[in-house]
Amino acid sequence: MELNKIIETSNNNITITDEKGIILRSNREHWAIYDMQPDTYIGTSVYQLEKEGLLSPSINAIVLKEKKFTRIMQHTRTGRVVMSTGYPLFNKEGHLVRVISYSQDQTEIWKLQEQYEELQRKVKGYQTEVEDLREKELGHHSFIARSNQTQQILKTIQNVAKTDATILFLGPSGVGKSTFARALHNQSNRIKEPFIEVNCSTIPESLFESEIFGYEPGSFTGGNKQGRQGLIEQADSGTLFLDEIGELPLALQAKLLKVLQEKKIKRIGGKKERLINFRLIAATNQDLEKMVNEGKFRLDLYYRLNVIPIQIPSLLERKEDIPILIQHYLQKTNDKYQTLKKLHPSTYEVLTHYEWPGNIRELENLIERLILTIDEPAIYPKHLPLAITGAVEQNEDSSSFSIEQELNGKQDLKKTLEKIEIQLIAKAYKQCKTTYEMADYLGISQPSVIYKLKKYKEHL
Ligand SMILES: Nc1ncnc2c1ncn2[C@@H]1O[C@H](COP(=O)(O)OP(=O)(O)OP(=O)(O)O)[C@@H](O)[C@H]1O
Repeated sequence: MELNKIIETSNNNITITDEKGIILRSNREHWAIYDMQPDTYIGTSVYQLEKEGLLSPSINAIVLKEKKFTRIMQHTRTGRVVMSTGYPLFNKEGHLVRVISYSQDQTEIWKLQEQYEELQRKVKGYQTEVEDLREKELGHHSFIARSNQTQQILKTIQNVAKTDATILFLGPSGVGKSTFARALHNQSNRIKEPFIEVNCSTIPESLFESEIFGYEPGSFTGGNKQGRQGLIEQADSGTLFLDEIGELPLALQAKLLKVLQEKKIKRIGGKKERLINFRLIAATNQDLEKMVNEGKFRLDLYYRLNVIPIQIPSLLERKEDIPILIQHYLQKTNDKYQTLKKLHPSTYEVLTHYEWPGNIRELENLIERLILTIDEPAIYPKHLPLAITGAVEQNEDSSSFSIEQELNGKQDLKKTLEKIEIQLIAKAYKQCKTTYEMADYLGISQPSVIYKLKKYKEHL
């Protein structure tokens, strides 16, 4: 009587079978999940129910076979997921006489679990995407620093990053001033705070104040009705990076100097002054000292910015970085467009000897353009813009002068040609992986390559 009540009122489906698998007791309502009418199960064999496909499999049948505690997950005909646990009961002689099983509908938990796992997968995907974007934006993984000069700059950045000193990056266009500025912010204590980049050359003079200082509602014709936070305010607690500072008109230089000194801003149309805490980094490709002498740049602003100047050399001054930058951008662009383009060794040779007046930006853009516009799998010198091949040829022409010098002024054609040949063979030998590649590079047959390698072996 009590046992019946316990079984009837249990939240779990309790089923007791005898040693033959005949259901002796069970609670009624739970059978609905198996798509079975109440009252039809008592006295029925679990083997029969299995045969009819109503239980697949039956936990009691498994325990009868295994004779030990067992737990399984069942998928019912009604699409439910049920966790069933079965226990064997033995008599004094050790014979299995009963099986008690508990079944619990886990469909909702199962669904939640699946949703949770799906969400976890999505979050992981988004995380990777965000990390990728962040890395790209911060230039982390793509930071090439092979030459001593770049290594030295990185060291200096490391030394000054944790201070609040103002840094002025100097150097020609496209050398990586903005990239270094970000790297510096990333190594500073402000890394979690905003890095606000202001390109002083692109903000129109008429909008400069509203962009920099922000404005209160209604104070500015054509402005946002709610007013707007200025760039300096956005940099609060973080880093304010003033790029192309040399482009700032004199009138605005005075206004900027005031805010840099006081670190206070008042929005246009506002009454309240706000204290802003930011670290200042500036960059320019202009000669600020010369501009000061010419009266184009304020001396006081120059002093304010020129606390720790860091000069970034052009690629021409750090040639060691060129080959690795070429390889890096080739790989990066191939990954970006899912291509497998290669540079023929002779193209690589031309590119490593080019002076790159537009520096890393020019190199990056050229490689992207080549990968996108050349249909062939390998990029040859004939695919390069004339400006590049022409410039490199001219350089090489001037270097041939040294051969003449080496020959002490004697015009010995045979020796001169031999010297040039040795130089070319040595170059090809260094750059090519096989004699076939060398033959292609030099425009001669492969047996000729073998012959010449033998002939000049002591020069290689
Ligand atoms: N060390 C480096 N390794 C790899 N890529 C770099 C490196 N430095 C800069 N770059 C890349 O070169 C390009 C130009 O860099 P950046 O914009 O920082 O130059 P910049 O000196 O600030 O140019 P500008 O004076 O025109 O503003 C960017 O695409 C940047 O990712």
